[in-house]
Amino acid sequence: MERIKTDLCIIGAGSGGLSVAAGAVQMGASVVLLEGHKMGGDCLNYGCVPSKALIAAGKHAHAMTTGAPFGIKPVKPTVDYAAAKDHVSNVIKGIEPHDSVERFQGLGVNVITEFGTFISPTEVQAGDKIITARRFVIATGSSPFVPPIDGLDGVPHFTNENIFDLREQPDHLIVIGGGPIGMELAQAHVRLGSKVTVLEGMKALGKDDPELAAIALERLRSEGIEIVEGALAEKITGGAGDINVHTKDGKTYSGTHLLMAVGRKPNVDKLDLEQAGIKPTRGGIKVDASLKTTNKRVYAIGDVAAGLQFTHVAGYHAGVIIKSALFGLPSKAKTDHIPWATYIDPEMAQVGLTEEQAREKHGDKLEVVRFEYAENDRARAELATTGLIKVMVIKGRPVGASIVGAQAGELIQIWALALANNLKMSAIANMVAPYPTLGEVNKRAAGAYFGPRLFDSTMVKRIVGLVQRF
Ligand SMILES: Cc1cc2nc3c(=O)[nH]c(=O)nc-3n(C[C@H](O)[C@H](O)[C@H](O)COP(=O)(O)OP(=O)(O)OC[C@H]3O[C@@H](n4cnc5c(N)ncnc54)[C@H](O)[C@@H]3O)c2cc1C
Ligand SMILES: NC(=O)c1ccc[n+]([C@@H]2O[C@H](COP(=O)([O-])OP(=O)(O)OC[C@H]3O[C@@H](n4cnc5c(N)ncnc54)[C@H](O)[C@@H]3O)[C@@H](O)[C@H]2O)c1
Repeated sequence: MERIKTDLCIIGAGSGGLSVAAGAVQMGASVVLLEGHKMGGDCLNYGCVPSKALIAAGKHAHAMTTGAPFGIKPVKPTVDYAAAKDHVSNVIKGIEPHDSVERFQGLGVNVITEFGTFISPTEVQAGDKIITARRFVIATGSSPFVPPIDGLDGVPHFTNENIFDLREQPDHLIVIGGGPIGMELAQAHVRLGSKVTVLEGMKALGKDDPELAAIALERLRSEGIEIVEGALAEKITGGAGDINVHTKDGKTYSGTHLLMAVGRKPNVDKLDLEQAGIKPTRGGIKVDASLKTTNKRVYAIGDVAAGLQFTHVAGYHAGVIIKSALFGLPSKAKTDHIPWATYIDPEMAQVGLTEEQAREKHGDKLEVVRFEYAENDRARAELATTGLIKVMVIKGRPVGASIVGAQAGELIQIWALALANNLKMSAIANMVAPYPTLGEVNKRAAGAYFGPRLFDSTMVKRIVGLVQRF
């Protein structure tokens, strides 16, 4: 056994682990990075990157069928599904060097391509090496949760870990789970020409504002996706090419291919956390506000840390722990300024509290301002008028924003800035937005907050009258 001593040992080279490694080594720490599978983790190999690449392919196919209102004759695209998958793997290949062993070794990180396992509270074994570190970072991510549904074992099915390798176009894809993974991949497939049925046990897009989700779901249905809510999959029968999903309400849905998208489970199996004195919970590893586990030498970040599961959260966590582990400074992770977006069309995006959450927390003090895309000139020009922004305001400051509509993921960023910096609504209203941009919906939402205060106020009218007289 080779023994290695280091300042920081990071377990897992996905979005979180790579961010810590790159930051820490460039600030002078000695860093060991362990990766037992693919550098880049879920986001690069099985998550954000391939899903967004497939969505982009679907978007092109869709544009070919929807040009009539612009005067462009619609054509039914000839889709080469395998070639679309080539596009997906080319995009991954293009990003891979950025996350590669070579790049990180070039930065000075000692990359060990083995799984790490705790053998004591201060030591991790990776292959034939034992690493002792001043601090450990668990950044092992999550994997698709495949529930113990009766019959599922005996029927071929996909998860996000192998659907991007599928090269034969599904005739009829059944997706179990109507969360972001299910809905993004459902729309990509329907646009590429597959028939798609989504079976959702509760409410599709259930983590988003229901009013906004309803707008998105209407569009998804209008594109031909069959979305069945309250359809809890209980039993699976059939075989390759002929799969039947039986739901709790006694119905049966049949298709040729099956995608499971019912949530995630934390990657803790290989860590032997007991040796480190850490107890995992069902959702992942419990951490305090500074992202430390019950073993104070060990941090947990990203998907494994029982919280929001997004690449940008893993990256944010990295910054939080670098401050604490390298500089010994107090550093806490917050969640109330974290945005997220779901890349269906129309896009959905959220930061801070939804209307329901804000009402629960602030009661009557809450003001909700709204602005419809239909009132935005650029949206009219682009025929992208399906959309709505809602901003939740308490005493002149936004505490949440929800957007459904074109480019919602881009538009939410100004509200993410506002929430992160505790800005007032006046900061948004004072901004001059270029015309005509979709971004004007943000300013108009702020305008909707100040409008009644300016235009419906007898006091304002009295002052204006007085000033004009003198
Ligand atoms: C289909 C899909 C689409 C998504 N789209 C988006 C999106 O658009 N935007 C977004 O923000 N998020 C998206 N996500 C979520 C995003 O992928 C994750 O939040 C992100 O990858 C989490 O990063 P992480 O570093 O915590 O874990 P990961 O990226 O999963 O990395 C963990 C790494 O640890 C390694 N590992 C595990 N155990 C060990 C061990 N014992 N020793 C050594 N290595 C180990 C794994 O092999 C893996 O490489 C998507 C996820 C999926 C599945
Ligand atoms: N755009 C993005 O940022 C993006 C995209 C994809 C995934 N992600 C991340 O990945 C995480 C996981 O996504 P997900 O969609 O797998 O999980 P999810 O938990 O968000 O949704 C899973 C859905 O499956 C349903 N379900 C569970 N069991 C079922 C059953 N037996 N029958 C029918 N429905 C059932 C649940 O009710 C739920 O609505 C997300 O929470 C998100 O953090 C992010």
